[in-house]
Amino acid sequence: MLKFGGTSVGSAGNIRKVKEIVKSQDDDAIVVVSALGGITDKILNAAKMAILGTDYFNTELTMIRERHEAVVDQLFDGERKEAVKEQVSQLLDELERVIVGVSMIGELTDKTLDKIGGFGERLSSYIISEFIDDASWVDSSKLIKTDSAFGKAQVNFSLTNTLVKAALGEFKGICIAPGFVASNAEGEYTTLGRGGSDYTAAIYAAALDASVLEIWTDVDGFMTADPRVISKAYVIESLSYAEAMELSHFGAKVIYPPTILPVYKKGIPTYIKNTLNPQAPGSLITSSQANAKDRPIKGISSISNISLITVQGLGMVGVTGISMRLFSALALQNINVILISQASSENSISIAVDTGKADAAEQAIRSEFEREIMNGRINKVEVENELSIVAIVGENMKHSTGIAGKLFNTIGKNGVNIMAIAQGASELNISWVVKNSDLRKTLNVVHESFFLSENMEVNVFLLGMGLVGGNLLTQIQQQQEKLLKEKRLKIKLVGVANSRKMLLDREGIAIDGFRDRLDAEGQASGLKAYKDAIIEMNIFNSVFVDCTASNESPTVYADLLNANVSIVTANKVAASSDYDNYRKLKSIAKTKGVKFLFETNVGAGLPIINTLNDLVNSGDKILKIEAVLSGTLNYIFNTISADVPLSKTIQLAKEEGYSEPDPRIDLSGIDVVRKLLILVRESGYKIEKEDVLINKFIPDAYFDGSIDDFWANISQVDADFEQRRQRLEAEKKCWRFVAKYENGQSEVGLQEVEQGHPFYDLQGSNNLVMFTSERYNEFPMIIKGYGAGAAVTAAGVFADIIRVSNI
Ligand SMILES: NC(=O)C1=CN([C@@H]2O[C@H](COP(=O)(O)OP(=O)(O)OC[C@H]3O[C@@H](n4cnc5c(N)ncnc54)[C@H](O)[C@@H]3O)[C@@H](O)[C@H]2O)C=CC1
Ligand SMILES: N[C@@H](CC=O)C(=O)O
Repeated sequence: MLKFGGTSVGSAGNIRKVKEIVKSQDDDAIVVVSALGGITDKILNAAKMAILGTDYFNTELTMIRERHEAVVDQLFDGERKEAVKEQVSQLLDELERVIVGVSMIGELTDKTLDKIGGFGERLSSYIISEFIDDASWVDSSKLIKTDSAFGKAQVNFSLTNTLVKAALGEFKGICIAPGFVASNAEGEYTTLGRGGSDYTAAIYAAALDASVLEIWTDVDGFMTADPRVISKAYVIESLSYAEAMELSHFGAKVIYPPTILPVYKKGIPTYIKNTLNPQAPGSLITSSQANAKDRPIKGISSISNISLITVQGLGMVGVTGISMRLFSALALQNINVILISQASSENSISIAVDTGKADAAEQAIRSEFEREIMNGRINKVEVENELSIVAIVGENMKHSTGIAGKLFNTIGKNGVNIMAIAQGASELNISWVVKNSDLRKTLNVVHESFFLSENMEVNVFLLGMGLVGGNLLTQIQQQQEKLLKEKRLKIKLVGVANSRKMLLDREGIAIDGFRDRLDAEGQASGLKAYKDAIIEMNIFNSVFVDCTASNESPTVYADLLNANVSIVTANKVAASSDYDNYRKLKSIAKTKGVKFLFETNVGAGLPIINTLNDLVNSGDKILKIEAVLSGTLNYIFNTISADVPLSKTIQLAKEEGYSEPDPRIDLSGIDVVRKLLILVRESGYKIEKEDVLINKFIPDAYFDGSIDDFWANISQVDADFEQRRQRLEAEKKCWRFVAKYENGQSEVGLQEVEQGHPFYDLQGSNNLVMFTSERYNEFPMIIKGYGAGAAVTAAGVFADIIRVSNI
């Protein structure tokens, strides 16, 4: 049993492919076909135009005629062509007569719609039966018998099975049959619902005990999700009937849902295959039980544009018959309920319906419960629009614990609000309602978190592409492939911005040549514009990476965290700002389940903050911090010599990429104050920058003017420093700019350190932090290493980005 859909028979080229597939069958075959793609819509549109009194129906009819004639012209030659054309023309004349009749009478009933709705299948099946040599043709409308519910008739299976068996039970060869069409007891045309050709094929297959049903369509099979939304969606090799039914019911338009039942009852294996790619294995639907090795969920599907109607009232609690009245009222209006969710307290019930039916549903409910609404037993009938239902489906869910927990945790962390949830006791399906605007993000998050996707994805929005930002991109580029291969982690750059321009691309920005692309395609930037664009994009697993030294960029952190975008920052301004702001950012991140990470704020790539967090989280108490925290200053005091004066060392520190973009921030001690503040705060103490005593070693006057004034004048301190340096050298001491916290007292300043002190041998731009804690008491914990430099800092930022992904 084979069935070919509208695209499969949509052109002469495709019909040739159908012929090849049919001819390659070893067995006898019944072949059900749909109308040429788009034709049924045109026929129904012509009828609607006719009833509206517009002549446009003639245009539609002409297009329908021309399309069929063109196909016949391309498939046939000579006399055969003329004969087929003549027959096609007669069918089209008949269609035209009915539609002209509709326009004249001004009436279009469901019965008439059923009469004309099946013309597409009658035409296509006739053409194909003529095109495939030796094929015969059978009229499905004579064999498939239904009730008279025009538009979506119910099949009379016992009569249908008898008729099908009688007509085709002993059939040998190839027989082409129109899908979709049926008839009632009076012999009037009925139809099986849009997509009904699949159903026709399943009815034939079940009646004839076919060995297999093949549904040939234009996709390679059931996909794990809609590939237009999830580029990583892939074909599901095998599904159970129940899984296929659930997925197709919830929007996976691969197969018409009623199709499953007849084949399920007879246990007929059903393939979904691609006419345009016949070699692909397709999806196999069978009764086989879920394999314990299968993933817990097979696929995700969704339906957009639904409305959620919530009926609420304390007067509903414990009252029998409320649900019955609610659903009867809706059934009377022919309104299909897609999802039901009821609180166990029984004081509210939410139902999801197609938005087109929402007004009618609300009215039906209000009129059914008029009395209860009047007397306040029901106080709310609320309709929310622009929503979508998402469903995950998989037989294996019942063997796996924690699916719902993981599902809703992941969705919540991405800032998607769930408005209603439903799960059947069979545990085959969990469905929930989200806003239409959150649908794409939800599908991505769920697809990824259940490892339906091959890779976990982190979407990076970068701000600042100077030394650290530039190095970060190089490192990501170098490491991308390895992370993908070994950790299944995809770091995707989706936004870049400098102070002039921003470029955002959901599909990803290639790091190679991104600067040219930013110049050519970038829009005018600004922190607010960039932040708004990021929030507007609403991408899952997003992280904003701040590689600037800007005082303003931290002002957008709260909004981003509130929008469930994680923050990774090399910029120390936020974590060293007012204590209340620092706490606020941490608390938003915690509430929203996203990350606010700033490991590089102290000691660049050294694991200082994470270590401190581990100590504190495991119950240790920090008693004292002593540290050399400035790479720039340590470099300066290690480099200064008789030949290299202080001013020159500052220049060198800048060239080496150790200093802040404005080195006065390092020289004034502000950078070290910021770092000490962060360490003390992360140790669990409240501290403001005013609480830190700063012992400066360069007079304030050098920091007051512009940066140019600073560079012009700083050499004035060289002579004095050289004198001091000589004395220090004679005393076998060295300078270290030390930060210290103990007993609530904090200070930073230049110290003369003697040989033997842990700080004495600290080379180059290295940093060293000593934590004295209750546990690390007699021998403090020491962390030491490069404390500045673009590469190590970028590596620390990179590590924080990876931490966001939780791999
Ligand atoms: N260099 C180092 O060793 C370390 C640096 N850091 C921090 O890393 C950050 C970046 O430092 P570098 O890369 O050395 O500085 P940089 O000056 O080389 O790069 C900063 C970039 O940010 C851009 N920028 C500034 N304000 C901006 C805004 N509002 N919007 C967009 N772009 C903006 C600048 O144009 C520049 O390209 C600083 O906050 C620094 O404190 C942290 C640890 C170590
Ligand atoms: N300018 C800083 C860079 C690291 O934070 C330093 O010199 O330590």
